[in-house]
Amino acid sequence: MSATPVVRVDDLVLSYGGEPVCAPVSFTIAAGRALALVGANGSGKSTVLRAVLGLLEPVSGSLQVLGRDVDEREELFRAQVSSVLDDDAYFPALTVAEHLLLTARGHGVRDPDDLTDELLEDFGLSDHADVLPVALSSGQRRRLLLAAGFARPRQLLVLDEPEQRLDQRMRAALAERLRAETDRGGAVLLATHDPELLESVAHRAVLVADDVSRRLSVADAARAIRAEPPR
Ligand SMILES: Nc1ncnc2c1ncn2[C@@H]1O[C@H](COP(=O)(O)OP(=O)(O)OP(=O)(O)O)[C@@H](O)[C@H]1O
Repeated sequence: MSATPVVRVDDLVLSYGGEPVCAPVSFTIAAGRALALVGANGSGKSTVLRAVLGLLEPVSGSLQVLGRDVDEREELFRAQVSSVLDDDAYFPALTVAEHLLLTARGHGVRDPDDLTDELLEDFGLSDHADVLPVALSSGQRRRLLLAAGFARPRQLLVLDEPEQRLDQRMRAALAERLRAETDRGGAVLLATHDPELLESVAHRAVLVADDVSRRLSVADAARAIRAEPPR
């Protein structure tokens, strides 16, 4: 296993043009490990994920993915990093199965048809394989986007609140998939408000906050989530 962390973030400061979004953030993620970002609504978790994905230029601090500066346009970066953000990004004129096939083929997966069948099954979408996204429920659309995140090669998987809109059964299936991901040596960075997902998947956590962003054990991070005011 390589000694270079999959993600290294040191004193990262991020802003949308004004004040910093949160206190400086530092963490590393090794291969085979999952790190969760926790914190209240608006604390800056998605912003940190956007920076790791090269979608937001840091104000200061350093950020490397697989030992290199982040450039999301690079083919190598796109071959190593898969992400599912908090948006509803899909092609309205492609069916569920076509989305997965397009993603797998576009990224050079060797058996795109087999992988598509497996993902349709695992994400409970087999009965909707030939359906357009507009005819899916919001939870089913979320499953499709998550399935697409698993349809491409990756060493790092970045997920923004993947639990959103999923029922309990699908959350449990997702947790199992993420554990398999780290078991096979993949790294996972996720933002979450789900203490059970956190406890079953993450090895470490970082609390993102405006005063001090700090590393937490998974148990303390789960406690911090459970202490959040109800949404
Ligand atoms: N595109 C943007 N332009 C300006 N400000 C933004 C933008 N996106 C987010 N923000 C602000 O940055 C702060 C952090 O937002 P972010 O989405 O990172 O929070 P979060 O921790 O992911 O929240 P949540 O738990 O609600 O998803 C918020 O105050 C938000 O209003």
